[in-house]
Amino acid sequence: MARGGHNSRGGGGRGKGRGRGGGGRGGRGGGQRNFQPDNRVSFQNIDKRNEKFERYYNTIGLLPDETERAAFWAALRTELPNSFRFTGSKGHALSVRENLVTRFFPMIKEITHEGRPVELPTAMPWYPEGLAYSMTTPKNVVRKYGPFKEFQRFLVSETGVGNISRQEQVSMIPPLLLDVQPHHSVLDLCAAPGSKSAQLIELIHAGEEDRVKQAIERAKTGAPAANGNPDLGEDSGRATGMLVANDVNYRRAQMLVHQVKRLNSPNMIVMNHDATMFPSIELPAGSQGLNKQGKYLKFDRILADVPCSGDGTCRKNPNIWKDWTPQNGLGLYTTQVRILVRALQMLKVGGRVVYSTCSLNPMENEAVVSSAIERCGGVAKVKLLDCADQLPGLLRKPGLRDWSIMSRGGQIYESWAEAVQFEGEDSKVVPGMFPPEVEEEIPLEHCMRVYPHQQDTGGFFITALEKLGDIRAKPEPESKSGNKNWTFTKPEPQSTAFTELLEDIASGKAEEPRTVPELPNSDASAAQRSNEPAEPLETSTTKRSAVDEPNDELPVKKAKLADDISEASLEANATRREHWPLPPAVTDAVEASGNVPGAGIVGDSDDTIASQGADDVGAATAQPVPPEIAQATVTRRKRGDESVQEEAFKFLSATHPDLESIYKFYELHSSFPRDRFLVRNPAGDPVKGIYYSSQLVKDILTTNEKRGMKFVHAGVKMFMKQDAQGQDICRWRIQTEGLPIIEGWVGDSRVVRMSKRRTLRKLLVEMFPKISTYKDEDGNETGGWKDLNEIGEQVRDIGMGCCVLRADLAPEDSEDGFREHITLPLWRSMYSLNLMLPKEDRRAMLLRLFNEEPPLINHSDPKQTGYEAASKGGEAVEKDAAAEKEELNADDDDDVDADAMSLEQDIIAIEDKTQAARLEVLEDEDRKTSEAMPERQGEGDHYNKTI
Ligand SMILES: C[S@@+](CC[C@H](N)C(=O)[O-])C[C@H]1O[C@@H](n2cnc3c(N)ncnc32)[C@H](O)[C@@H]1O
Repeated sequence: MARGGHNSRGGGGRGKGRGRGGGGRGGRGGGQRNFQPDNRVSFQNIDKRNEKFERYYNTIGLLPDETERAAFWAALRTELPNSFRFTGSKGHALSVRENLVTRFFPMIKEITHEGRPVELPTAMPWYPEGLAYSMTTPKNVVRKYGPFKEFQRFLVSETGVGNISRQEQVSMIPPLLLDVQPHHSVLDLCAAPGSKSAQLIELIHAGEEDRVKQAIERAKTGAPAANGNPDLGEDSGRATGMLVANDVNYRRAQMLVHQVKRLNSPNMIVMNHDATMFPSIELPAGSQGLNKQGKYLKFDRILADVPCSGDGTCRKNPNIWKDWTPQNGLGLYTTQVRILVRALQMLKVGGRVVYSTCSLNPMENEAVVSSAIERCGGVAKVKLLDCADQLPGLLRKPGLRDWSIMSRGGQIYESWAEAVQFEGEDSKVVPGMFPPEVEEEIPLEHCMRVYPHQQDTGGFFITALEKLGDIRAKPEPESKSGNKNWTFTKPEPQSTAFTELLEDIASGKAEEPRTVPELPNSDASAAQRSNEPAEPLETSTTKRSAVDEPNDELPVKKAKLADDISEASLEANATRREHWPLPPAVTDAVEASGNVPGAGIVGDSDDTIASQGADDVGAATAQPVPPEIAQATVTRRKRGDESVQEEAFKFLSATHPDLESIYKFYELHSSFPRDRFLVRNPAGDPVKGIYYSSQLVKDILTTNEKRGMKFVHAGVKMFMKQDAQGQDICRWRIQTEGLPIIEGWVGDSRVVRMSKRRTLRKLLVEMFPKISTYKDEDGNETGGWKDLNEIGEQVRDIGMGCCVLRADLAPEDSEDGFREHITLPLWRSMYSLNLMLPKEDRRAMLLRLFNEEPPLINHSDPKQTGYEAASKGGEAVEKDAAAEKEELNADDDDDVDADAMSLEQDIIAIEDKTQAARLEVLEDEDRKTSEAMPERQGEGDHYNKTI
């Protein structure tokens, strides 16, 4: 990400929720050895044969050449190699990569394993800037084989702090084909656990670092831009785009939050909806990306990385061999088509959807793509993009134009005509599962198939679709994905009568119908689609127009129209779970608890209030909360075993006194937007944390506050309340997560400039180094700030409170200078100084920047003063200890504060670890939840696997 965001990471400079350890399968979690199953033994022992799996893929001509087909099966039976990519802004990623090459390549070159020299990691030729690597040595060997110990520690540490993402090669492809620009509104419909969302966010922020730097310079000096343009550029160089990352499964959505939160992007929202019925997002007039009627957001880019059978992942999930059945693909087809159709509906004309699966089954791939195109009006409306010239160096095969299908019983059908003879009424087989008619002219060869033997990866399917014009998706029972009597007829230009009526209503020319007009052959009901039990309608405070989505948004409405639902019930539906269904297990729990999921935010807030029940709301905020607010926005609901707090995201007024004091203390430049700060409690008071979001995220959160959207996460923590002595100290310290966003706008009076690496090393190793000096035997002032090199005088003179420690970049030939931009928060108290970093992040940074793991010294801990003293020796020892003791006594309050801060940072680190562990458990529990979903019954966990 090109925000300074990752700069401060420099090996650890971030705060809570940064996924230290990451947790979970799928290569996310550094340092989670305790939780990662060792499947090496099981991989070797597992029986890698499956008659139907092999027969089907051999029959359909997946790979016509026999030798190649043999190579394909052989590759599928071997363990997946290691792969990873460097994350963050380009500059930062390149610097971490340099570390790999200069420090670890020489080491790896010397290693032999099983009698053979191991191969060095190689850069994937098709990945931009050479920032992704793969190595033939499997993960388990790297993890366990002694000579790899240091390299493994590097990978774990860098993954833990978010500098490296251990992601499967092929999983990196879909975001790259989206061609994301910094101003794009991007939707990731099936996003958990979030490896592709992370890539998308990085793409949105690409180049931001330099743009913002220039804007700051212009703002501070008043100089015009290089092109003579005096303004600060669009939003002062910041990306104006946004990512909405969504997942239907609440627990997985929480994993997603854990994963993407570490990216510290203010341009991101995490949501929790069923993608087949993803609700339209309302925007205020004048916002970017509005639809024609100027009401709803249309996305520039959408990723539909849909739930799939995952048979391309069997090198990593060997149980696929045992579990593969033809009904896996047959059962997922309908959901996959609905997700892709919904994606096309929510897309701007001219926008792009990338559809991907980690399955090789044409049922989940080409059949889905051609069925969705058919439903959306054919090739006149949706174009399959030819991406052959994209990602040069990536070996791939064209999409299939012809295939047969395997029925539940293992029967292979060449055509729909053949299938109808043998399949019963209740069969899931539909015409859309077969290759499209020639007249449909769908160039399926433009799809991309990546096979395991081509470059030693997993298997993947990817295709990019462009929306050519407004679409009105056919009701499912009229389309080949839902109508067993379907035959191809050339699409007629769509009737405009109904569309015009909708437009008239939207513009106020016509009244809203009292009863909703019947549409012919409307879609299956939302409840049917989701296999949700029908529920009684609830009264809602949220009024939603009966004509809420003109033109190509109809299917959401049709679902209700089909059930002959009245206008009143349409309104009610806007906030009901029928519209955005929960898995039945969850629904049951909700019903049992008597609470209804509705308006509000499903929180990951860490404001004090978040840890309390609704009854405690008033007590946790500075002022009593009006009961109606508490009622409307804070509902406790149960999801499975978890209690979930719902709350509001409340934006502070630009003139809020706390913001006034913050701007004054940090001398924040007036160009830094003042109206994008929010808090996470219903009263809207800054209690513990103040967050920051982009303008578009703000527009979405505020406009949709009462529309029943399930927002799970948004905003980057910018300031934390800090108790401090002294009148002039700002009670809000800058939080590590938010620092990269704001640091450039902080006035010089709160900045400490550092130019020597050894100074940083000292601050990382030593907690609370003293500023005050003492007199040596000869009466010379010594110790304290004088030991702090080039920052000594600056920290001596700076006022107490939070400040920014900024590293100046040094010339290439400098021995002790910085080559990368590093910014960290520093706290100046009366007698000492402290980097606001948890110990774990200090250690990670020491390892990365200095290749060292020294013990940390805490100067505020009397027990440890002996450590430093011992290293000095002689008479000075006693004097140091005496001075230390004296100062500690004199500075009791100060050290208590400082100690509390350090403690808090460590607690945060522990919380992160606990969270990672919890997510591991959740991931396992998630299997149970997904198995409980009728739509996915019998499919097992691997349907939701990512790679
Ligand atoms: C293949 S995984 C996505 C992996 C993800 N894109 C990544 O790169 O980390 C599929 C995800 O889709 C979610 N999912 C399944 N059905 C869904 C639906 N109807 N709407 C939204 N998400 C759904 C699953 O919970 C699962 O997390």
